[in-house]
Order: sequence, then structure tokens, then C-alpha cells
Amino acid sequence: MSFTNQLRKENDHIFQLIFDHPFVDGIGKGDVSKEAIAHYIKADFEYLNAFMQIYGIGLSKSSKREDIAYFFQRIQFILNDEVHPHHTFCHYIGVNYEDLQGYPLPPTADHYIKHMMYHAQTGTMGETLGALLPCPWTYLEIGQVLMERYQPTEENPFYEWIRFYGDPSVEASTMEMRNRLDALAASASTEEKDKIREAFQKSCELELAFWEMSYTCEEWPSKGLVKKL
Ligand SMILES: Cc1ncc(C[n+]2csc(CCO)c2C)c(N)n1
Repeated sequence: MSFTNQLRKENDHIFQLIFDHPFVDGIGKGDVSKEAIAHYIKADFEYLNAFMQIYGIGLSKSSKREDIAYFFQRIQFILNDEVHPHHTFCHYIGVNYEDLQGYPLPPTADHYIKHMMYHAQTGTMGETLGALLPCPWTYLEIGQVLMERYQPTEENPFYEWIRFYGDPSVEASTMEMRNRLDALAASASTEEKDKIREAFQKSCELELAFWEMSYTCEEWPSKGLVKKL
């Protein structure tokens, strides 16, 4: 079994919890609260910025032309394509995308971004990809599971969102990241593979936590607390 297949198997329970999370299942049903969607977009706009910055760290640590091109193309994809699912959500809630940008991150999104940055800054390329991989992999499978579970049509307001992530092109780019990680793992020490395993597992947990953060409109604890004199 390949290294990434092993990672997928070890974290299957988290993938299943993601597929059954009420926000994710609500996308399939076409029923998610507008507050939860706005909360998600505010955090996810910043998440995408951070994701591009982390690809930039990967790029700056690459010396082969092919690896530089890989990270460059992934950044371009986020800039040009990854914003489409955001537009689907904004259209549904009737809010301008620009009005949901520039907000401070709630605790879970803040944690997730810093977790990926930590591995990208301090770890090997394998560790970096291990921390990044659950992002495309969980979304690809969410798209596939929702397609199969609900067989949505254009009547579902999130039809384009589901189609975007269930698309074979997302499968191909996830496979490319997996192949890169499998190649690095083939020559990695047991110690390094354990670090990659830990980075991957935490990102899976944080993917699940990101849905929960959005669903519950998570805020920092002090927000709304009245200061007693
Ligand atoms: C919390 C969170 N996790 C994953 C994605 C999806 N996503 C973001 S960037 C990217 C491309 C990676 O090359 C993908 C698939 C998201 N929007 N928000």
C-alpha cells in the first residue's frame, strides 16, 4: 500500500465525520444557514491567502524547475479557480464577496493556518505536503460523496460547488500531490514519516474543526463578554 493510501486509511474515521458533518451534509441537501456560510467565507478567504503563501514557501525551497512550476501553478489555480466555490456561496446568501474579506480569523482557522505554516517553515518538503494534502483530498471526496448521496441537480443552490470539487480535474491535482508525497516518503526515515503522519492527521482534524467552526459561528472567547466594573 502506498504511503498516502496508508494515511487515508489511518484517518478514515475523520473523513467519515467530515462527510456526515451537518454543514457538509447541508451542502448536499441545499440547506445551510446564511450565517454559517458568511462565517465560512470570511475565514476561508484568509485561509486561501495563507494557502498560497505556504505554496510560496514550498516554491522558495525548491531548486528544480519542475517543482517551482508545480507550486506556481497551484497558486494560479487558487487565484483563478478556487474562488468559484466562494462565489457560489456568496450568490446564495446575497452578499458581495468583497464585503466578506479582511476579517480576523476565528480560533480554529487561525490554528489551522499556523499549523500548516509551522510545518512549511520548520519541516521537510514531505512534512509540508503532509500538512497541505488533507485540504484538497477531503474536498475532493466531499464532492464525490455528495454527488453520490444526493445526485444534485441545478435546483440545489450549491450544485456548482459540489460539481467543482467532484470534478476529475480536482482528482488529478490531488493525485499529483499524493504522488509527490509518496515519492518523498520512499526515501524518508521512519522519524520523518512519523512527522508527516502527525502533520497529515492534525490537518484532517482541523478540516473537520473548520466545518464545525463555521456551523457554530465560532468566535474568540472574549467576544460579546460584557466587562463588569
Ligand atoms: C478549510 C478549507 N479546506 C480546503 C479547501 C479547498 N481548497 C482550498 S485551496 C485548494 C487547492 C489546493 O491546491 C483546495 C482544494 C478550502 N477552500 N477550505
